[in-house]
Amino acid sequence: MDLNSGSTSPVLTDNTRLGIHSGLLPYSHSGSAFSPLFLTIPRKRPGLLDDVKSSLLDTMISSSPTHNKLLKESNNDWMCKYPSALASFEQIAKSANGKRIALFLDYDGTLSPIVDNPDCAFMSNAMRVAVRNVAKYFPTAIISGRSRDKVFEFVGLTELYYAGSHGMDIMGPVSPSHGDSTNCIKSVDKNGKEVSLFQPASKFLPLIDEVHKSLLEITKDIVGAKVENNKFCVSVHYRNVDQKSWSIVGDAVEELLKGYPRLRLTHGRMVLEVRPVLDWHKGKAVEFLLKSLGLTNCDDVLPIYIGDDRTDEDAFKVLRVGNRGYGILVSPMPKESNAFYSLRDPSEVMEFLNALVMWKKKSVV
Ligand SMILES: O=P(O)(O)OC[C@H]1O[C@H](O[C@H]2O[C@H](CO)[C@@H](O)[C@H](O)[C@H]2O)[C@H](O)[C@@H](O)[C@@H]1O
Repeated sequence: MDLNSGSTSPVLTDNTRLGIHSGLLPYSHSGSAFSPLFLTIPRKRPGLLDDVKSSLLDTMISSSPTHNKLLKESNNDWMCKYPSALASFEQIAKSANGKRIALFLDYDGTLSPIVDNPDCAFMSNAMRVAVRNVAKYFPTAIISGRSRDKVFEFVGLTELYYAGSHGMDIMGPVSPSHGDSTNCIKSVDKNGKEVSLFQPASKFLPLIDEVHKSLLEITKDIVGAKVENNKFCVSVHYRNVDQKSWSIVGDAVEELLKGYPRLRLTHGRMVLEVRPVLDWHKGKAVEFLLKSLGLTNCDDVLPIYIGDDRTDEDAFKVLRVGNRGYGILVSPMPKESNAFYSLRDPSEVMEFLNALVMWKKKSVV
């Protein structure tokens, strides 16, 4: 699945000497407008569909919750493999003892329920209070596929860090670790506080705007199709398209992308996502934020990432490797995952966040 992993090229191990973050090297291909430095690095370019072997339509069908290929194992077996984070709370709290928890939250399907209209994916006030409370005790970041502005509009809390466009647009704390990064600029947040803005895909903006316009044009006659500009990536929603026409959506997008070798296609929940060919994802965003927050020491930090989507798997994987922390998958049904624990839906996520706050309050008195 993860063809864009940095491990595809041994050349990447040497990137620190080049002064570039390893995750920022795009796959090279002819005709690229990148600097010669980028062009000289031989990288394996993924196929158009980076995370699937089957046809585009098959993947669109399997990305649909109602058609989700259920694992053959029973719900009970699945719950043994990915125990409920609520039922296992004591165990989680035990491993967090003496450590600083860093919390990473996906937005859609995690903090807000999945709804038909992406513009109306509001989170409840109770959830907002839970997130605000948890952020009082633990450094908390939202990492979403949405544009950073859009997710901030939904969440509306200034006490968090935000990463939009699947981590390609991070507003985080100013940190000495950013000193040598050309992709990091100083900015100010909504409170006028100095922050650091990290946008590794900034060079792709004109291309993304161009493809956004073309996607609007090619889908305008497909009833129910919706195109959403997420700044450094574009979503093409097919949730409200008659399933008989899903292949029309898929074919149109695939055909268009043939003219854009610097862009690739990934899959979310009833959504096709067009994004830059760049080795950067939610997992890299977690690592970046941990570093920015000075929380890279595995011995006294416990990162927890809660998410429901395929794109969250990159973050689960980063935490699973070396037992760094816990991924918690939000899903009401069995799904193969790199997470450690599970929660059924956003209401359980809220319960878990409230439990973390209670536990922390108790442990400080
Ligand atoms: O990383 P996320 O915060 O989970 O964002 C991923 C995509 O979320 C949104 O789409 C999903 O939620 C919509 C509202 O519930 C739903 O209608 C859609 O079918 C889901 O795919 C968002 O609209 C996309 O742009 C994000 O890429």
